[in-house]
Amino acid sequence: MSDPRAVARAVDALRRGWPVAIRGTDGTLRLLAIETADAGRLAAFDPQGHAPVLLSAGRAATLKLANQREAATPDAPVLIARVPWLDFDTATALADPQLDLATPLKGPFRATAIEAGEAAAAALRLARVAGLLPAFFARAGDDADAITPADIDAHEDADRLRIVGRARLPVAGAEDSEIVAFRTDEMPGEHVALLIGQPNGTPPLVRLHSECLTGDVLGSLKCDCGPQLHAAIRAIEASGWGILLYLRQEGRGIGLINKLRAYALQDQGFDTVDANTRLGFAVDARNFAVAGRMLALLGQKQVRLLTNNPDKVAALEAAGIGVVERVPHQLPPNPHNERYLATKRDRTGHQL
Ligand SMILES: Nc1nc2c(ncn2[C@@H]2O[C@H](COP(=O)(O)OP(=O)(O)OP(=O)(O)O)[C@@H](O)[C@H]2O)c(=O)[nH]1
Ligand SMILES: [Zn+2]
Repeated sequence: MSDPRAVARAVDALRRGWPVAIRGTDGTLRLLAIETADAGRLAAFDPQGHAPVLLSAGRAATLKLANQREAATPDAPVLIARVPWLDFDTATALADPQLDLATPLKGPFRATAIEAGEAAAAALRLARVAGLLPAFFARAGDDADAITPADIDAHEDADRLRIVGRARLPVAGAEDSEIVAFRTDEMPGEHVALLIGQPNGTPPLVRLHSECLTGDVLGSLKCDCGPQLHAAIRAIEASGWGILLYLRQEGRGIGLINKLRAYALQDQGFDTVDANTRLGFAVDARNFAVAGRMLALLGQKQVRLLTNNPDKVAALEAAGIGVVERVPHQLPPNPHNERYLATKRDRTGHQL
């Protein structure tokens, strides 16, 4: 039996700098997140100083760590052998790309075989769920409170979403609207749908909007999210009826803090894709099955989708929602987001 509540507890522990344990079928790892640890916590966790460092392949490749094998994906696990000069501060420099230019690394470091591969991969996933850097001290050893990869699957399972509240919500540009909120028992935030206009027998015009605090609320010019959000509401209203899904998948699923870390890397000259990889994340960590579940709960099996992103079309189809038409959703660039839009076009397959 999987237990998604145990994952909520593990996320909380990691955020507070407490160790967690993950049990896969090939072994159990006890883990201390580097971001929330300090030298004292590390000494308590690993008195002998033997615990290797678990990183993602994207991060290890960025650091050009010796004998780093080509991994299939940037978010695959890589274990770095513990050597005497790999102390807490050095581990922090391995974990955090913001220090890349400031700290010359004191290697050599060596990647080593991972025995508990399932637990290692699950740990990196858990770091993303917790909004932390994907980097840990990792020790073998069992623990009665270990969570399992299946617990994380259950925690992330879109089918657990349900409707928990709804009300009329006139908004600027679409006065005949209703807001519907969705959550699971464990998730800290809630996803929201704005139902605009009244069903008229045709598939609704739908927009999947991923949370962007900087763009949606603060009016950031680095991306196109704010204008896309408001233009989507206007387009849906003009089409007669439709649904805006506001998905709490900030930073394409890596969370606000990690997105700001990516922004700091962009200030150093890296584009959106390379910034995510240097941090050790997949280029896009969103789970669009969430959108499929929300549409199903709203009784919609077929949609017209407002997007330039073919992955959104494919993901909705995979979730059992028919996309009868893709409607482009392109807005004029500004001098600050030209590169962001060019990266979407040239590197992430957007049809701009
Ligand atoms: N990691 C990361 N996320 C970003 C960055 N810039 C914007 N985002 C996030 O990207 C998401 C916005 O993407 P969307 O507009 O939903 O979708 P899209 O994949 O660009 O596709 P469209 O439907 O064509 O707009 C939001 O969650 C933003 O927070 C960035 O530089 N790095
Ligand atoms: Zn944005």
